Amino acid sequence: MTTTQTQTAAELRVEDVSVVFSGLRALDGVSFTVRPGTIHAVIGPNGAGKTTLLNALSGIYRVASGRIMVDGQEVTGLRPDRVARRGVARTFQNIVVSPVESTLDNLMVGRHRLTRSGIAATALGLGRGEQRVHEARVRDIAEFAGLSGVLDRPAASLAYGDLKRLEFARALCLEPRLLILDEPVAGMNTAESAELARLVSAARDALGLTVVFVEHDMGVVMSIADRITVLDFGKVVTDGTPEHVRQHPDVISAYLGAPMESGNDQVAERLS
Ligand SMILES: Nc1ncnc2c1ncn2[C@@H]1O[C@H](COP(=O)(O)OP(=O)(O)OP(=O)(O)O)[C@@H](O)[C@H]1O
Repeated sequence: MTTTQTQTAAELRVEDVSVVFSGLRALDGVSFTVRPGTIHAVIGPNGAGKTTLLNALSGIYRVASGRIMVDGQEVTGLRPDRVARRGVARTFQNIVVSPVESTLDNLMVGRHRLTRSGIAATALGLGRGEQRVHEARVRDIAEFAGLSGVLDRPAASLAYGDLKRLEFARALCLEPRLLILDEPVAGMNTAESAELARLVSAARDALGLTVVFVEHDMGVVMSIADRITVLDFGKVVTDGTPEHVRQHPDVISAYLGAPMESGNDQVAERLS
């Protein structure tokens, strides 16, 4: 990116968090820490509680117990817009953009939320000059995300890969300190997935972000995650480096639903 914005990457601490849906413990005493400036993946089989965790982190779901701390400040129980004001942005599993608005306008929406948040308080009541500054920054982020060529097109006309990158870029437009991505490469082909994975890494490096993401594509997870938390049945199975996770017997058993047998090629393939 040509223009820079200095943000301090946030530390995230999840402390003994439980989320309960009519008796079902979708998250059961989940704890882990994400160090500032790292990329942290959350993986696990279907129904493990991954999306529930992201919804709890971003204030969409109320936690039954436990604490969520961003840079040592508690955000547990805050509404999503309040969590966003603490520098937390997220994308969703299903693409959420305004189909009739242009790519540029969709990105500017992310920006306007930022200006109202107080993070960029000087931008309140945008004058022409300020508007130009924001638009320049948005164009810069769009270029970084490979969207410069589609800025004037309605989002509805974009290819699927461009839409996924639009969601990612819109989250970046909020200048987050903690970026939460729910299945960022879902539905993408191999080349598109590799490109988005590269963008996530590059954004972390260029903007000094902390990234937490849920992803089923183990190739992407293993290639960009510094650490991985594995969930199953709402509990943490293990937490560690990709190498640690890849070899952990309980991870292999969680994915297969059966105790591990050494040298299991099917599991190795899924976790490679
Ligand atoms: N709003 C809800 N109301 C009731 N139950 C829910 C709700 N959201 C999630 N659950 C349940 O909580 C459990 C965890 O679901 P969650 O969607 O978090 O899993 P996941 O790991 O994200 O799965 P997937 O990989 O399939 O997206 C599941 O049993 C699910 O049915």
